Amino acid sequence: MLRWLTAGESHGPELIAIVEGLPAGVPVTLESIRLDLARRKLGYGRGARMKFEEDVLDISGGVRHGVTLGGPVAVRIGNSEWPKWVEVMSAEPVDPAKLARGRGAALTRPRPGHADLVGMQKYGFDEARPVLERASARETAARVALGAVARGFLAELGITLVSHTLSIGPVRVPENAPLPVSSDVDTLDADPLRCFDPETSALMVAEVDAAHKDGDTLGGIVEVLAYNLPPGLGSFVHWDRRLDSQLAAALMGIQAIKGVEVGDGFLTTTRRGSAAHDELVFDDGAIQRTSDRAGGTEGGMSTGTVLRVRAGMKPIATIPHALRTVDVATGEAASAHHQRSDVCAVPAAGVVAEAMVALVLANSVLEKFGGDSVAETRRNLESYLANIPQNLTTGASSDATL
Ligand SMILES: Cc1cc2nc3c(=O)[nH]c(=O)nc-3n(C[C@H](O)[C@H](O)[C@H](O)COP(=O)(O)O)c2cc1C
Ligand SMILES: C=C(O[C@@H]1CC(C(=O)O)=C[C@@H](OP(=O)(O)O)[C@H]1O)C(=O)O
Repeated sequence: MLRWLTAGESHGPELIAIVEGLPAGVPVTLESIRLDLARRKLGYGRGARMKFEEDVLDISGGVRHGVTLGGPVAVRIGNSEWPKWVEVMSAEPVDPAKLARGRGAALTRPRPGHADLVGMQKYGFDEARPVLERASARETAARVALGAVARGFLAELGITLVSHTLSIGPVRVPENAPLPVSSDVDTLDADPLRCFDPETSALMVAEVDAAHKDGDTLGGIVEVLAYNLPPGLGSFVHWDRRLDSQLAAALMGIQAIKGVEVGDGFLTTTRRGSAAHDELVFDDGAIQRTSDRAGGTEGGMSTGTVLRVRAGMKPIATIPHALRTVDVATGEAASAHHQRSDVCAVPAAGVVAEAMVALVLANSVLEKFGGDSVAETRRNLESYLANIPQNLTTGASSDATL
């Protein structure tokens, strides 16, 4: 079983992340994690902070000479902006008079749509700073670092992941547009919105510009694809062992994600059964599915075809043209606090979603195949595949077959 945890505040000295349960022999380098951290910062519409803040990465444990040792893998991501926040975020007590102005001033005008107000109620704070510091999606950098490690493990078994942007606000990639495969990652990362359809991407850029001009923000939908999964990850035998329920929980656990779909998702509910499922035919020496409406799971298990999951993100809650709120210090009507923010962080959310899917899949692989070394996991996987009876064998879903 894989367990993972993150700690750290948005403007604290660093984020810390630990993943426990990976076998020995997974290739991990600073560079492989840095690449994913850099990808998380991409995207047209990201705010000023992404431009000046650096992720200062360090591997603190679990890795030696570029491979995992089998123990917990721990990473630290330093915030290069920390010197500006030392007093505001000091772990030691600070004279309140020193905090009264500037960055330390009490945030008493909670933003509708963010964690500010309920966080104050729940944890007994009289301002939003202690809430937003942990509610902030800065924390997703830590999850992406762990996701990079999980991805390295999956890659050793030939499993690859790709994410892309399906929609920004009302602008959406046409139905049946081609799906990206792993060799398209560089093309996707070079696109301003990590959208695989250049024409739609141009419309998305215009949509972000329009929202920015109006002092507004946008949400959207991202899709994560996983190729070359074996059939049988997850299980139908209990609700919390279903692969789709684990994926949904992991994706909904990302800040601002409000909906998850597997395969054609809600669209499937509008179809008749005869047009909703993936028929089975015998071809090329194996059972093949004639379509991929289910998105790679049946009965809470991977089918062995491409896994396709989507996450819908609500628009950013820190809005330049700020929403109405109440100043909780005075009880007076006010505008929600705003200093700076992303106009749209959907492309970044795609990279975070990829990391969460990688962690869930790595966990499912280990649950089914075990192994204290990558070589042992691989042997177990190969033996399982080789022992599926000929009459039950299904077609593979590698990049090449799509
Ligand atoms: C990658 C990413 C970046 C985000 N950037 C911002 C931001 O700049 N400003 C903001 O108000 N919310 C931002 N959010 C969303 C907030 O973190 C989120 O709205 C807040 O946690 C409340 O959402 P919830 O109700 O889903 O928890 C971002 C989310 C993600 C995933
Ligand atoms: C720092 C990151 O995202 C932040 C997520 C975020 C929020 O409210 O979620 C608010 C913004 O931070 P600030 O209010 O300090 O400008 C984003 O920049 C990051 O992704 O690394």
